[in-house]
Amino acid sequence: MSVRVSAMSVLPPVRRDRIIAQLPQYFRKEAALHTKNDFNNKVKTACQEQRTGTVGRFKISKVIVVGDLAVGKTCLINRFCKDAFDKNYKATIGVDFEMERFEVLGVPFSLQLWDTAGQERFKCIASTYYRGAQVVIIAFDVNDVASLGHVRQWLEDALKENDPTAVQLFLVGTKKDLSSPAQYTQIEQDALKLAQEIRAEYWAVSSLTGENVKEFFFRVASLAFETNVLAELEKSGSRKIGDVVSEYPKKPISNQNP
Ligand SMILES: Nc1nc2c(ncn2[C@@H]2O[C@H](COP(=O)(O)OP(=O)(O)OP(=O)(O)O)[C@@H](O)[C@H]2O)c(=O)[nH]1
Ligand SMILES: [Mg+2]
Repeated sequence: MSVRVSAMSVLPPVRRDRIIAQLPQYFRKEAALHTKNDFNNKVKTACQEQRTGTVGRFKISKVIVVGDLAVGKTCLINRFCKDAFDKNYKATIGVDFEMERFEVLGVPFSLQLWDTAGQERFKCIASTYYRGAQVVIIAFDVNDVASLGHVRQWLEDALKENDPTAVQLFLVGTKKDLSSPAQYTQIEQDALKLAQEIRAEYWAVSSLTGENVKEFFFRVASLAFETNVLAELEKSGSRKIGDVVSEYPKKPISNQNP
């Protein structure tokens, strides 16, 4: 008699605060990847059947976080993954990597988070890790207009290595705690406009206070998961699935005019 132990069964259970049962909402309606209140019905049904059925497939999405040096990419990931914040700047050299496990609609799902270097001299190493990303997060500092201005360049670099039509894009303003409401409102106008142009979902966060950090990653995990399951359903034969996850029309998002 043989005993089969799957990779899943040897992993500890998913943390209780990583369980997603409902679709987390967008941050700003004007710049959301979609504005539906709930997960796609086909996705919900598929997950339900999987739970009661025999196989639960382990799913994983690669996420890259890019953006100017010192905008707070590492702090954002550390706040979410370790609930820690370091006020001292330590540049990322090349890349760092974190794996974060979730359970979405009862199905195990992981984000492979690649924290890349913003410093010019490390960019070359970092960019070799861009390939195969399903999600691209471009971070800018809401207190630094120049970092917002560099977003298109980061996007272009990230999309060089990936299929522009397949990537889910997020634009994240960091260090919200450092800006006054008036200053913030001003830069948000520009950020929303840019997000719409590049078809990104916009968020603003603070890794110092933790504001919106968990909400943001839950949203990323949920939309990546939803897209994956839909793609899988489509592949497995139900060709009728016409529900496109993104409400933005499907066309390449590279080569936009500035
Ligand atoms: N007040 C405040 N400071 C922050 C926040 N996030 C990051 N910082 C600070 O900004 C500096 C840079 O943060 P990092 O996360 O290391 O920046 P990075 O984008 O990873 O930088 P590179 O790795 O060089 O690309 C550090 O001194 C952080 O403490 C925030 O939300 N609020
Ligand atoms: Mg870093």
